[in-house]
Amino acid sequence: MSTFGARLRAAMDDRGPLCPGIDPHAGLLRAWGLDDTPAGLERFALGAVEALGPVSSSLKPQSAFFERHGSRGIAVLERVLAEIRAAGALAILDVKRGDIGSTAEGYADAYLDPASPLAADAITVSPYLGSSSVQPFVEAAARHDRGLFVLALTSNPGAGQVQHARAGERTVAGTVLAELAALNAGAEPLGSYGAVVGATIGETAEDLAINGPLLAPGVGAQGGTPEAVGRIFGDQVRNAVPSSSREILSAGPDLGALRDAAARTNDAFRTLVG
Ligand SMILES: O=C(O)c1cc(=O)[nH]c(=O)n1[C@@H]1O[C@H](COP(=O)(O)O)[C@@H](O)[C@H]1O
Repeated sequence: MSTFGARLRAAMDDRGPLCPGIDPHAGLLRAWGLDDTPAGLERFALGAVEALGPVSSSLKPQSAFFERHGSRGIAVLERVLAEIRAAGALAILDVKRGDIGSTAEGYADAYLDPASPLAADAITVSPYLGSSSVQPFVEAAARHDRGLFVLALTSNPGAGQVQHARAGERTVAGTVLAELAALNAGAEPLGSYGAVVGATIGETAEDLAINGPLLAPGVGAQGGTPEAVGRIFGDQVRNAVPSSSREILSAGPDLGALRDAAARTNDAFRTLVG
């Protein structure tokens, strides 16, 4: 199997960069006429994958909205991951994991080992326990041709409190980005170790040239736009993976309308990349 970075590059070139997020909020289930139950969750999430999977390079289910339904919710997440793969899209599971090394190995086995029922093509990882806590994820990703998206400059308003703090010569975010650049050095056509850089952060002085994918959540409901993504990423925009959840999902329950909403956003980003 080719590396995650190579698979993502090929998929983005083929289908466009947009990564719709699958965030089955209780309010969205109700808006789709569904109950906030495991059965409602299943209808919602599998409907979203049916509409968006065949036309998207990647999809990003958010684990919290499945976990809140307990074991039946996790069973739905397993099916969602399998259906994303069957639709020819890459599954980026948003779990934002980070822990001491020995526990991180457990999380890496759960999400990156293809033998696991919850295996995804890539996961989101929090680096705020330090580089050694990310290392087990890096090793598992390399072993299994999977990818990571490590939180660098997140979209939430309070993110700067930690991420802009200075750590020696660099900011904390700058340190994360530099370590990712080192991991991706020489990888072609794209490294597998991505960063999360929110679509709402405004301009940044950080060096985003990490030779890896740059997941940009915050498009739509949080105010991020294609123009803003263009400004943030500059000459790295071709590696940006813009992501939007609530704005696209609220176009349902009609699956055609959902697909059209995603296509409009995807086209706007395709135009940006040129
Ligand atoms: O890692 C993420 O996906 C993420 C990072 C970040 O900086 N900001 C952010 O919003 N996210 C996730 O992206 C999704 C955004 O959802 P919407 O605001 O509905 O488009 C949510 O699942 C968030 O948890």
